[in-house]
Amino acid sequence: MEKICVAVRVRPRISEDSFGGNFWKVEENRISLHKVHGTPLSAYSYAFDHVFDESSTNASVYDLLTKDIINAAVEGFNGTAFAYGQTSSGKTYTMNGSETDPGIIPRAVEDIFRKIQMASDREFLIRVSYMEIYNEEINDLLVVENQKLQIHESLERGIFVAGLRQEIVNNAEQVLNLIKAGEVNRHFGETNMNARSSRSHTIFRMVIESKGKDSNSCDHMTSDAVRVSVLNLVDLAGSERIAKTGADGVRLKEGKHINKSLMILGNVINKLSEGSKQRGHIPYRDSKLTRILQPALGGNAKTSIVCTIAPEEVHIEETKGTLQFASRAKRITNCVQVNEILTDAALLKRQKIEIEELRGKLQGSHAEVLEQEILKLRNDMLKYELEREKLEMELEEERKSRDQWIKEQQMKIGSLSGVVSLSDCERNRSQTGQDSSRQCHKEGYNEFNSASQGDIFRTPCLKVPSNAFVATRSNSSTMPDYSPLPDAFSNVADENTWLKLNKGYVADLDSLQVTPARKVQSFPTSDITPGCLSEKYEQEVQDLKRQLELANRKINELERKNSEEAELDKQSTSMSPKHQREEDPQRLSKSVGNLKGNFEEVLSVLQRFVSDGKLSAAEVISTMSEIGAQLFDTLETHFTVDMDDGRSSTGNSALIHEQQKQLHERLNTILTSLESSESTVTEKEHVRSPCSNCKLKGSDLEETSISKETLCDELNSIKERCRGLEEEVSINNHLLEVSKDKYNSLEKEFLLLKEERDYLLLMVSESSHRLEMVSNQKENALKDLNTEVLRRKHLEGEVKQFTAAFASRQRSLKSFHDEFRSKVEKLRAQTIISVPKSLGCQD
Ligand SMILES: Nc1ncnc2c1ncn2[C@@H]1O[C@H](COP(=O)(O)OP(=O)(O)OP(=O)(O)O)[C@@H](O)[C@H]1O
Repeated sequence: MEKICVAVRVRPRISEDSFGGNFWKVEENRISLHKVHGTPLSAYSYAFDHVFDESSTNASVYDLLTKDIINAAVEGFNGTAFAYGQTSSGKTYTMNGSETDPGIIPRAVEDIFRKIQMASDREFLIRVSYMEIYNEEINDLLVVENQKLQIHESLERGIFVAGLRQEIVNNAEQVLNLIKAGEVNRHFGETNMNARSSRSHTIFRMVIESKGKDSNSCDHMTSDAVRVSVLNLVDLAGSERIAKTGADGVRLKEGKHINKSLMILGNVINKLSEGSKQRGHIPYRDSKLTRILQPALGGNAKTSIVCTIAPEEVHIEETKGTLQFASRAKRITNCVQVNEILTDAALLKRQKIEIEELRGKLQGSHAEVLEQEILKLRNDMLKYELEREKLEMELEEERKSRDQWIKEQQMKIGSLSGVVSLSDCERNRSQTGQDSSRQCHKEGYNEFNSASQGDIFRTPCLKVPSNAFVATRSNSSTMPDYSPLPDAFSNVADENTWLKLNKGYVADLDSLQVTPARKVQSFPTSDITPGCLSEKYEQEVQDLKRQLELANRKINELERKNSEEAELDKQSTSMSPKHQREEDPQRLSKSVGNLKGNFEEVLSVLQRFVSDGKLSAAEVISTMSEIGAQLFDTLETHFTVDMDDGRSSTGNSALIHEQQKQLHERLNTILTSLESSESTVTEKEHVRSPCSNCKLKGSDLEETSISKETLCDELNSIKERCRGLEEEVSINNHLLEVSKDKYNSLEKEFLLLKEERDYLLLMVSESSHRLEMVSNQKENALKDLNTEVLRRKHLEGEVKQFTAAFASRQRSLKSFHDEFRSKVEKLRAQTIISVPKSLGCQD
């Protein structure tokens, strides 16, 4: 427990008092009100840690009042220094100073960087923020747009101002420039009492984080810990009497807010000064100022208050009020602890060292039982470490196999997507025509190849290059800074380093302020109770969790893709068979329709032969129409069956083939016979021509030759069409075969993928099971370690008892020794007396 350090500073007189009444006299650390002729007024005599008279400089105030707080802040203690007093009493002068005599803030900044440079064994990260509370609203002085900020409180982060800019800084000059820039945004105003009166409370905040540079350093106790301290340098607005300041309008409103918040600060101080028993509720929440300063008032911070007073008699009443405030503040005690974020490894290390120390102590005595106990403890610890290493290895192997497996899955899905895109292409081909289809076929395979090379399913690279502590954290200054710490890891400059640094714990600076009684903070993840668990072990569990999460995500992705593939597959099932069922058959139907049309045309031509009485042709036609009817029936059946079930189309296609062949042969026969019969007819007509000529009229002859020509043309075109149809049918058959093959391969792939998905799910459930086991083991290890700690404490108690017993034995031995000596001496004396006597007797 540490008392708040309170000092009073008297500002030099600004104007000479016209009334020569009472005055304030400073003697060492006491200030008292004296009558003009020098008699002190006993009721108004106050003693403080320091009292600075009118001739004091900012340098002396800083050295005596604040320097220690600044040094402690560099070492990991929270610190707050603030100036309180009536308007124009010199608060801003004390905090900011002048060109020739810089105030507490610039001196603190310079000192911090000087100290940091001297601490060569640690690396530091400094962040600064500058805010004002104006008319009970919090404004960011570093970013003008950040106005009316809200105070939030969370379990993890404690009290914090959301959205406040935190600038990472590397040197004092940078900080001083920021302050200068911030000052421009601060609210000042002219009053009767101060030409440049602060109309707001300002809080300049520095967050100092540090970490030992060498984790192998000899100082095992501290090297692994990250220290985070918060230093607040506060310049309060001055209390004012409206009558004196002559405030009206805006100034009046400001004055009311200032006085109200100072009154609440006074209430908080009063409550805190009452002592913990009577204290009751502390109204920190009544104003933003007290809420923000909560850790500094009765919390975990070294705090100093400089109360500035105006020496003029006209301000005597205000000065009395200020001194009473200071007296009460003096009674407040804070519980200051260094803020360390200890990793579990560091905790374990500490315990090991403590055990070693205990062992060393015990070696002095002969307590073999205790010795054995300690040996057992060490063995247990070794056992845990071995177990942990084994787990580590197992986890590593599992991770590797899972990665491998996921890669394979991705490759497979890649291939499948290639196949599917190929099938899509085929579908397009059937829509756009055969010529382009070949092109598309080619493209489809190209796509498939590129997809199988892994372009689509490339594993995202999650690794972030690790940087140095300060350099890495420095990146965060460039980010939009809406809270001291990011809400998600994605906002952190370097997630990896941050995680490594804090072992999964997101350090919250504000929270450190409001945890007064916490000496050592271990920050495992939320579901783990603070305990002694080795760093690596914990890290492994974290890694496993992350891996599992990643795997789950990938599985989900795989599943999603799988279902997409299945959907596509379904479509392609309905597109390949159905494509053949719907689209290819449609095309085939069209072809058959054409074929039918052509066939009918041929028939109609042949009909003419029939009508001309060419009986042989009529015979051929009847045969052909039989074949045709059979063919079309077969085709129809084929399409119907094909639409119902694409797989049963094999037999039908053979039938079609057969029918087509027959048709072809028969058509050829018909055509040959027609040609031959035609030539016979022509010849007969030629033979008959002399007598017929006499019978036929010239016009009839002409007509016959025209119809003959037409017939020949028609026959030729029929021949052409037949060939075309033949070709078309064969292409369609080929298409049908290709689609069937593709369907089969797709189906196989789908089944394979399904199997693999099931296997993956199995793996995941196994992993979860293992994770559960690991968690259980971890919990057990935690319990065991805690038991060991308890045992160690018990041992310590025993050692104490042992020492006490030893000491008492030593004491009794000493008294026995003394007694023995005195008896010996007595005996000796008696012997000396008795010897002369005996000698005398002999004489
Ligand atoms: N110790 C000092 N030495 C020299 N000048 C001082 C000292 N203290 C205050 N002053 C001067 O007194 C005037 C008022 O001081 P300052 O503005 O610091 O008061 P304040 O308490 O901050 O007032 P307000 O609350 O109205 O802002 C300033 O001109 C300042 O330069």
